[in-house]
Amino acid sequence: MMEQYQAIKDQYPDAFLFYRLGDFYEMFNEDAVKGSQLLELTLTTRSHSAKNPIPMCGVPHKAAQSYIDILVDKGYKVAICEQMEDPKLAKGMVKREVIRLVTPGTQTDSSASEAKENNYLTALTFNDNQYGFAYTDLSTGELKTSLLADFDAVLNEVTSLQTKEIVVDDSVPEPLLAQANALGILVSTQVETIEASEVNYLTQDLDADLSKRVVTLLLSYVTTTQKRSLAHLQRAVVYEPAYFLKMDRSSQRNLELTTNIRTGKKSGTLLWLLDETKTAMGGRLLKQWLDRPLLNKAAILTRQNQVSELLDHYFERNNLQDDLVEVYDLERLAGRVAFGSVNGRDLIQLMTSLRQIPKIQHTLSELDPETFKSLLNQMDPCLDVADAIEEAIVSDPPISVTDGGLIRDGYQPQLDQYRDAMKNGKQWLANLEAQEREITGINNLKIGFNHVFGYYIEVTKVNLDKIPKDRYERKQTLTNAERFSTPELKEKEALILEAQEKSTALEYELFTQLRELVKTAIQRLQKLAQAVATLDVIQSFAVVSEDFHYVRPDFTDDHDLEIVEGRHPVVEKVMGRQQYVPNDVTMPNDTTILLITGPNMSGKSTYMRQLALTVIMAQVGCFVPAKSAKMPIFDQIFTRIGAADDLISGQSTFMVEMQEANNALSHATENSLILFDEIGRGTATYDGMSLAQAIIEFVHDHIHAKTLFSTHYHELTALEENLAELQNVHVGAVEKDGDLVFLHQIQAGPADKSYGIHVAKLAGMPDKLLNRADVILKQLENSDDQQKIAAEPNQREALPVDQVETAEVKGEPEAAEQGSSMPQSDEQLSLFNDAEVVNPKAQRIIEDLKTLNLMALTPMDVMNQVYKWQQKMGR
Ligand SMILES: Nc1ncnc2c1ncn2[C@@H]1O[C@H](COP(=O)(O)OP(=O)(O)OP(=O)(O)O)[C@@H](O)[C@H]1O
Repeated sequence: MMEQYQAIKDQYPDAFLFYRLGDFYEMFNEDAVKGSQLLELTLTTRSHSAKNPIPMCGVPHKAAQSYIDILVDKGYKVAICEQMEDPKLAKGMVKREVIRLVTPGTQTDSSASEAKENNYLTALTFNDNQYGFAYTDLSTGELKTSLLADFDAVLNEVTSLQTKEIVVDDSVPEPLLAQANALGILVSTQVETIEASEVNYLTQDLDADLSKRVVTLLLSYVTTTQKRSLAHLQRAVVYEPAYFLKMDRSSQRNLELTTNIRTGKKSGTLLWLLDETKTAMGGRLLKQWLDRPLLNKAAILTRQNQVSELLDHYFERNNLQDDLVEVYDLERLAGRVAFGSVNGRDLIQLMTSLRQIPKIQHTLSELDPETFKSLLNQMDPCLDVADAIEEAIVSDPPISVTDGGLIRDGYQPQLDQYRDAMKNGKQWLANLEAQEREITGINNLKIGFNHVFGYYIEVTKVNLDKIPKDRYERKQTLTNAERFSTPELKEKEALILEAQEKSTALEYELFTQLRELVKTAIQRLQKLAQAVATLDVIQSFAVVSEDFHYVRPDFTDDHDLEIVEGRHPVVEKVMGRQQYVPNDVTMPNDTTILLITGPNMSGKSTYMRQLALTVIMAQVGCFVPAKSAKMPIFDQIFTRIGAADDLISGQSTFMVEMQEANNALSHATENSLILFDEIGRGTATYDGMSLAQAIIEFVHDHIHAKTLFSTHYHELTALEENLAELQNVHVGAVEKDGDLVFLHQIQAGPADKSYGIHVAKLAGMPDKLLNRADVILKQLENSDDQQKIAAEPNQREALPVDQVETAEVKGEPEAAEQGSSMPQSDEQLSLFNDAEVVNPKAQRIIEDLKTLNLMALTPMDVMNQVYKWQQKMGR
């Protein structure tokens, strides 16, 4: 047996092998050692007496699913190896085979809590200059593919799909695999590609070779691991990320669209706010929409019209909601039909769901016919399928499909005959029992049945002397009773058991015929599911828009943006409408940048996020939290908000900040939205301020993307004088009796003070410390000789973008001089030379610097020296 085990295990070296032995799945060797730890099972051994006993542990086959789920959720694969023949009939070793490899990306038996989430398996190939990318959800049959230009685009797709597993061939560059691993994604390699008619069918709409290659790779992996029908997979559809509003990985994360940064959960996200869907399909579609807001105005308007219609028709909306609640997960039910894992209860759910469709159609037809025309056209209620199920299956079928009791009486004559035979047989047995009691005079004589001995007559020991010994044959002895049969009973038993066996076998056959019939309707069911899911999301938007008083936004064809009394939808929901202070965002055509100043905690970040979420809500077709709103359709959103360290990539906070800013500066267009929250604060003040100013100027002069830039560098507010498209705004706060009161209100012009010490006070810092900080602040303010780095137009002559980049990369001094208004090296020196400004500590550092013998130092020595200086300066 261990030889057989090893031969199978060798084929699945990277998976836990669940090896079926009777009623258990056993694991051996390293699998057992590791599996027992991960699953908290007792580790035992096989052949204890041998020199090297084999480690072993096991799980009951009936409870296996939960153990498999634990391992797969932890990112492992599980190969399920079954006995392929009846051990009683097998000659020699029982034949065993792996019937399925369960992996994180192919897991389809999800729990109810995951019903509103897709589980995507992705695949990737590379052909020198672009990536072929594909993904599928095996439980719903969705199959999509795209060609992606670069590494970042792949990472964006992978993160937005939240895939747990990516299938690659050997063309994919190593660094990408390492990144995927670092993100906790399982990388599976598939070498062999399958030639099959199913694969040809699913890839027939694809033109590009690379698309065909990647979808074939994905399907090959699915076929080799799943070993079951893939009839429900939909023909591969090409999608273009460029058709959707683009947000990079960090923006999606920072804006908490679907995942809460702190908890990793849905609660507190935009998805959580907008999700009033009634079906699992709707829930999944809503998440997909939030990941991919639209760019096409007509498509957005179609959704808006539908939301508006449902918003205006309360009763019809209520009816639709009642009907949608009764619609089960059609997509996943179709998947189970294809896999052959569907049972009677699933079919009844399918039938019940289909019965709702005519009602939904009726309600929709009472609304504006044009608005819902396309959805109505997609809604085929599949009445033939519903009728077939209703005719065949009892209304409350058992879970098992092999034990009978699921087909209706009257559905099939032969089955009725068997059932009659069973029923008559039972009556006959009841008569026999009465007759034998009478003959023997034993009142508690009874007729019973068990699987081993069949039907028997049971007589208690005290009555044994009364039995007719010539007719009664002993079958079994119990402590208090004996069990007998009679020739007559034996004959009838054969007939009854035969009828029973034949009836369950026939029921199963009828069930599989029905399943095959439903299978032919899978594509119709999937199309219907799409329409139902869309309707569900639309009604969800209508509900939320009504509950929170949202307004329908208008889209401008130029760059005019005006939001009146806008709110942050999630913060407003959490704190209540009364508490939230609404704010306008006014950025007409000639305003590119809003420079936002104001104390800490006043609401700068909230204001910026508020605009981004409003844009996203508008472009998914929902109404928005404002009194009125008009805005252009944005092509991309870039954010640099908060200090989210990218520990995985091993970068420092400041490095990540610069990379994200650079990403925005290199990809944004005049149709993009940029949110920069306190750029530059992660480094020394002058460096940070210089960078911040240079970035603002760059956006202003070269990119023209609508930009919100918050800062604590008050010096930057002077930029308004020279940058025509920049406006200062600030978040108001007032001092009252020495305390700071936040107004959370955006007002025109720059903030007058920073109030950092007040905020420290609010945080509960000791009075002594605060007083000292106040003294230092006063000293600094008095000696205020700070540089005002106003951006003189002559200093920041516009440079073509490519030249600016070259200058940055090469660090050429002449180019830098032309392209930036940052303080030049001479200016910096003059700072140090001016003895009145330099404090004594700084003076000592300058002396150190002058005397330092660089040639005698290692880079590490230099680091240490710089560190010491920083300490001296009190950093
Ligand atoms: N418009 C508003 N109405 C009511 N409360 C608000 C509003 N805006 C922000 N707040 C509250 O103020 C808190 C602080 O807001 P936010 O984080 O946006 O401040 P900030 O100015 O960006 O602070 P920092 O400069 O320290 O990053 C929020 O958590 C929220 O509770």
